Amino acid sequence: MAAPPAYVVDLGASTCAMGYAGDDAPRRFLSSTYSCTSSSDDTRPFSAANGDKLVRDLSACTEPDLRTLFDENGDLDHTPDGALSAYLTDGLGYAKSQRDKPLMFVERSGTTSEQRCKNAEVLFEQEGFPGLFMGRDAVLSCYAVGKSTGVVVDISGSRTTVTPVHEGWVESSATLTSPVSGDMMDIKFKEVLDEISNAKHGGDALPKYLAGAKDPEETKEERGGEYFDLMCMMLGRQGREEAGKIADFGYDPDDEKNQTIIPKLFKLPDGKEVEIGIERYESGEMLFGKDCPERELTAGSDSLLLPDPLQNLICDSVFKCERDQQAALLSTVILAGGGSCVEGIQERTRLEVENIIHTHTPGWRVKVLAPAHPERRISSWLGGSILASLGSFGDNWTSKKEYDEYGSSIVTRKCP
Ligand SMILES: Nc1ncnc2c1ncn2[C@@H]1O[C@H](COP(=O)(O)OP(=O)(O)OP(=O)(O)O)[C@@H](O)[C@H]1O
Repeated sequence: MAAPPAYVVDLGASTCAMGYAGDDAPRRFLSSTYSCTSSSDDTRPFSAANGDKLVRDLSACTEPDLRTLFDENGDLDHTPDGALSAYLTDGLGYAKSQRDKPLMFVERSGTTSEQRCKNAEVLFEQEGFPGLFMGRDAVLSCYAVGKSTGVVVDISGSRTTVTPVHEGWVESSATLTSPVSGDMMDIKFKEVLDEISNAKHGGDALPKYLAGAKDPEETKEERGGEYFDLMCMMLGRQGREEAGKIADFGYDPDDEKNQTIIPKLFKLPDGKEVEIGIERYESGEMLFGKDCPERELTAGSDSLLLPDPLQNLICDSVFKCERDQQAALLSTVILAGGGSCVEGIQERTRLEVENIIHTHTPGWRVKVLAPAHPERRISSWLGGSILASLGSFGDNWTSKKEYDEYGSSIVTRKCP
C-alpha cells in the first residue's frame, strides 16, 4: 500500500471518520461508543497496557460495558495506550510505530487553547505523529463546498452549532448552539415508531437484539439499560433515515391536506410492518422550534427554556457579525453534519430564514448549500482532506521538531 500524503481524523461524539488526505471519503467510520472488557477494575479508563479489550461490535457483548472516546466534560480520553490509540490504529490502518505522515486533526470550532495544547501533546508524544495541523470543523466544512466565507449549520450527534466563517476565520463571538441534535431527533423518531407499533401491533418497536431474543426481558436485563437506550436510538435513526422528512414551510399538522399524505412502509426488526404517515415530519419539526422538549435554563434551576429554532439561531448569529459581512454570510448558509441529512431541510431552512430576514431587509438573498448526503455527513473531514492535500499547504504543518522547540502552544499560533 502506498503511504498516504497525510492522515485526516475527525473524532465526533457519535462517529469517527478516519482516512487519508486527497481521498473523497474516509477509509473508516467507527462509532465512538465501544464496550470495554476489563481484566480487573471496571471503573478505570480502558487501557490496552492493563490487558483490557476494546470491543466495537456491541452485538458481540453479552454484558456490554459502554464507553466513549470522550470523558464526561467532552474532552478526548487521553489515557496512555487507551481507546484513542486503538481507534487511530484501526481507523488509519497504521500502528503508532508506522505513522510517518502528518495528521490533519479536525476539531470543534469552539475548542479552547488549553484543549488544543493538551490534544497536541497527546498526538505528538503519545501517538507518534511527526507533524500536525488542527483544523476548525466549520472552516473545513466551508472548504468542502469551495467557500471561505459562510454560515455553517452543523447538526451533529450531540448539538446544533451555527458558526459564521469569514475568509477562513471563525467568528467565535457569533457562534451559537442549540441542544437539538441528530441523536435527539433519532430518539424522537423511535417514540413515533413505538406509538404506531402500539396502535397496530399492540407493543413497542423492539430493537433487533430483543426482537430475536428467546426471553426479551431477561436479555434486556443482561445487556443493561444503557445498551437498550442506545439500540432504541439506532432503531429510531434507521427509521429517520428511511422515512424521516422535513415538512414544507408553513407546515400545520392539523391541516386536512397533511392527513392524507401517502404513508411510507417501514419494516420493524421483528419483521412486522408499520405505515408512517404524517408522523414522519415530527422529529424534524424539533429543529424549527416545534415538538421540542424544554430544557433547564441553568443547571439545577426550575426554569425551563425552549431551544431556539434553527432559523433564529442562523439570523441571530449573522446579526452578531459586522454589518458589511451579513449579506455575504446569508447568501452562503452551509448545511453540515449527520443530523442534517434529511430530505427537505434545504428548502425549509431557506424559507424560514427568509421569512425573518425579509421583515428587516426585503432585498437580501438567502442561499442554503446542502452537499449530497454522503458528503454532507462528512463535510468537515472532506474539507480537511482537501486542505491537507494542497501542494501549497506544506509550511502550515507543525513539525515534531517545532513542537519540541516551542512547546504545545505552537499549534495555537500556527493553526487559525
Ligand atoms: N449512518 C449514520 N451513522 C451515524 N449517524 C448518522 C447516520 N446517518 C445519520 N446520522 C445522524 O448523524 C448524527 C451524527 O452526526 P455527526 O456524525 O455529524 O456527529 P458527530 O460529529 O459524531 O458528533 P459531535 O460533532 O457532536 O461530536 C446522528 O445523531 C444521526 O442522527
